Formats: sequence, C-alpha cells, structure tokens
Amino acid sequence: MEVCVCSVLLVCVCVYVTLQLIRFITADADFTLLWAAAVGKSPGVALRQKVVWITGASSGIGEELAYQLAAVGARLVLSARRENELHRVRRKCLELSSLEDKDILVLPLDLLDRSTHGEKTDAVLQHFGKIDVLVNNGGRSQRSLFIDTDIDVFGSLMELNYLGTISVTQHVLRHMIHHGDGIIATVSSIVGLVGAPLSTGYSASKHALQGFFKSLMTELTEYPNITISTICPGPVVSQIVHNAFTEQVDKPVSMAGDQTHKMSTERCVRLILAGLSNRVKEMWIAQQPFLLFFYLWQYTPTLAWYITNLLGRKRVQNFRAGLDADAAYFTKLKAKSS
Ligand SMILES: NC(=O)c1ccc[n+]([C@@H]2O[C@H](COP(=O)([O-])OP(=O)(O)OC[C@H]3O[C@@H](n4cnc5c(N)ncnc54)[C@H](O)[C@@H]3O)[C@@H](O)[C@H]2O)c1
Repeated sequence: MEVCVCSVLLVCVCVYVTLQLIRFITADADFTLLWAAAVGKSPGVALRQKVVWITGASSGIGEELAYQLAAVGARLVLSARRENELHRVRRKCLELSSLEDKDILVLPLDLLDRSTHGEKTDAVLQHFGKIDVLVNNGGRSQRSLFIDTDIDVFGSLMELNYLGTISVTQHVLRHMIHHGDGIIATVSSIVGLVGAPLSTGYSASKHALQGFFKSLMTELTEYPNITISTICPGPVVSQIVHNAFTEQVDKPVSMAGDQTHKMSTERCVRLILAGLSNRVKEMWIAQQPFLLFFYLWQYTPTLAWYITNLLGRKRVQNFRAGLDADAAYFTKLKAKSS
C-alpha cells in the first residue's frame, strides 16, 4: 500500500515537472507578463477610451499596436515621419474598429527634430485634452561590425533611439505629473539587456534607454499612478532589418533576409497590450531560445557568455560571408543570397 502511494506521488510529481517544463519551453514571455495576459485586466477594459500616443506607428510593431489598440477602443495619436503611411494606418484602424474620425490623430513627428517635440505634445493635448499612454516605439537597428563602422553611425543611433525618445518623454511626463497619472512604455529590446554582434551601437542605445528609464522610475515614487514600463522583445517580424543602419549613416542594408523564423508582430503586440493593461514594469517578449537567454543572463551569466560567444562567432562569420546573419543563428544556410 505504501509503495503504491509513493508511486502515485512520484508519477504526479513527474507529470507536474514535465508540464512546467513544457510550459517553460513553449513560453514566449516572462512569467509576470504571461500571468497578466492570463488572469489580469483585459485590454478591452483597461485601455478603452484611453488616449495612446504611438511613435513609429507607420510600420512593424507600431503599426500593429495601432490596429490592436483601435480594436479595443483606445483613442490614438499616430506619429512617424511619413504622413501618407500614417494615413494608411489610420484608415485601417477605422475599418477595424468603431472609432470615429476625431478619435485618431495623425501627427507627423521626427524623433531627431527635438525642437518640435514640445509643440507636438501641445497639439495632442489640444486635440484630446490629455495623454494616458505614451508608447516610445520609433527607432532603428544596426547591421555592421564595430571595426568597420563610422563613429557617426553610433551618434545617429544615440540621437534617434535614446535622445529622441527621452525628449518626447520629458514633454509628456510634465503633463502626466500635472495630472498624477499615466503610462510611459518604451520599446527597448533583448539587446537592451544583453549584447549581440553587429549591433554594438544599437545595443548601446537600448542599454542607455534601460538605464535611463530604470533611474527615472526611482525619481517618480511620489507619483504611484505614473507607470514607467520597458518592453524588451526578441526578434519580431517587422521592417527593422530593412531600415537598419550599416557601416555608414546613409548606406542602406543590402539584404534584409528571411523574417519568417521571428515572432509574429501580432503575438508580440498582444503581449504588449496585456502588459500595458496591467501596468507591467518590465516585459520580456521572445520565442525560445531567446527567452531562455534572458533567464540565463539573469541567473547564470558565465553560461550565458559561453553560449553567446558560440552563436556570436557563427553570426559574425555568416555576416562576413554575406549571408543572412539573423536566420543564420539557427538555420542551415543553403547558399549565399544576393
Ligand atoms: N522587430 C524586432 O525584432 C525588434 C526587436 C526588439 C526591439 N525592437 C524595437 O521595436 C521598435 C519598433 O521597430 P520595428 O521592429 O517595428 O521596426 P520598423 O522599422 O518596422 O518600425 C520602426 C518605426 O520607427 C519609425 N522611425 C524611424 N526613424 C524615425 C524618426 N527619425 N522619427 C520618427 N519615427 C522614426 C519608422 O518610421 C517606423 O515607423 C524599435 O524601437 C525597435 O528597436 C524591434
């Protein structure tokens, strides 16, 4: 009888451990965010009628954010440089939702033109009277080896990803402090937390954002209803590689490569909405094995270094050979692409 009970208990423990293992292996976000997505407030309740300002809303993650936020009834400010693209996004938002014309403001904005950020913020306030959520999403990546890259590229990455972002943040935060409420969410990256080859300048700009927003959070403890949130995605389908900086400021990427192995934009944004709805302060969003990297870096940095070096070497070699460096992490390459 005793042996029988022990066997049943052992089987239960094994099943439990296996289920948890499967859950971890298939997870695509940190546990706090998955918990918020499973049992937290739904975006339809938390974000409905909120005024959400999205920078970089003309493509990729920002564009999908606009569609999903419109679908849950949030009022939107769509910003990026290309006005015609923003109007295209706006039209689709109106098709997908019951929002009216006045609920979506197209506001062209160049993150590099910091002298305009004050008047742009005033324009939003004039139209909606408030800003509930700012999503700092606009930015560009990098595909080049440090040794071959003009120092100007590093300046451009910091100007855009870091200074452009904190400039808009400062104007919006003044308004939120006045009202004592709001969310400022910034799309950082997995490389805001760890390093990756071909992205030294990009990673530095995202690390700068991480340091900045973590410190800013500590300055705002008197305002418990203002949430500062950083979003750290792994690879996600978008135009990011196509738009990346290379060795020179104006040199385009020669080959954007295959995007199909990346997380879908739709899933990434669904998780972001769950995080915003529940005011999650840091969101890790990535398919495996990238998510596992987050945890390894957090708990076993020596092991993380070992794996990063192995993969990094392969990535650099593939890049030098003119191959698709992103897909080359885990897929077998057939031939050199043009
Ligand atoms: N796609 C990924 O794999 C990935 C992973 C981690 C983090 N991110 C981050 O997500 C954010 C969105 O990127 P994405 O992947 O959707 O790429 P994307 O290239 O499709 O979109 C970038 C957006 O930023 C805008 N932008 C670029 N320069 C600008 C400027 N000077 N002023 C205003 N807007 C500007 C673009 O017009 C576009 O709307 C970026 O901050 C990026 O660093 C992306």
